[in-house]
Amino acid sequence: MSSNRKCRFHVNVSDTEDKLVQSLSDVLKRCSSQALENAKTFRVGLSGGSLVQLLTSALVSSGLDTKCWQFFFCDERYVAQDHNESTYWAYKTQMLTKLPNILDSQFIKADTSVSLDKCASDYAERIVNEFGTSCPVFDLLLLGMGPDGHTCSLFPEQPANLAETERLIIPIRDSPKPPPERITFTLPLINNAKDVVFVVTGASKSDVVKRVFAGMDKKFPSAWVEPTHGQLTLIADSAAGETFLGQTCHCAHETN
Ligand SMILES: O=C(O)[C@H](O)[C@@H](O)[C@H](O)[C@H](O)COP(=O)(O)O
Repeated sequence: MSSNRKCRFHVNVSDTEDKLVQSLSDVLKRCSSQALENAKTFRVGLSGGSLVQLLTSALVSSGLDTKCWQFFFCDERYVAQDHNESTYWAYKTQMLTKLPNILDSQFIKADTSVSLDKCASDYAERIVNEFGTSCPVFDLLLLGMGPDGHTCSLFPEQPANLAETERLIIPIRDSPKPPPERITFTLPLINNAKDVVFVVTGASKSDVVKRVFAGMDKKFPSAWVEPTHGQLTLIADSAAGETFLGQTCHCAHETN
């Protein structure tokens, strides 16, 4: 276990999907009520993949009031908005159909009809406009992680992207995970968030969970996620999180 993590770090390993969904609901409840104490909008960044279904289940089972929530995309695939590989489309077809109270207008989408570079710069501009500042602080980012340790569309094969210090959103070409063209949040935007939560499931990720969250092995992009003033949480099932089994809360180097 590493003890030199700079941010607060919590781990929650669940042995059933129901319990994992409950942990996710608890985080949503905590973060949304904290945000809405001081602001009119709760702003969440979403990832794709398995999170779509898990978040849908968490919102359905918790019955949380989402009318003041706004959803952004931590990464998006550069395909048409109604393409079956679009992350927005996955939420539209899988989440909005089960949660009719959430309006399409609550999603801040990327415009994938323009060039890839423009799509990235334009999405950054949308975010800056929504937040009214050039240094946006998300209330919550929900991240996934691949078995290769990628998160958002930051891949281990493209380490230069981890060095980005200026842009909030960058275009990605030749992504090892299809589709090849994407846009993604960069580390400065990710690490400026108040709460960053990884939701990771499946035995194929158990080794990388250990190497990223216990070993903090910087070979993996996910290990670079350390909110500067915020909190990091890992929600995992027991297959992915076996390293942390039995630890309800692993708080390494609490700094507040
Ligand atoms: O474009 C995507 O697929 C994602 O946004 C990606 O970053 C995803 O979050 C991880 O690959 C984990 O996906 P799974 O949870 O489905 O393994």
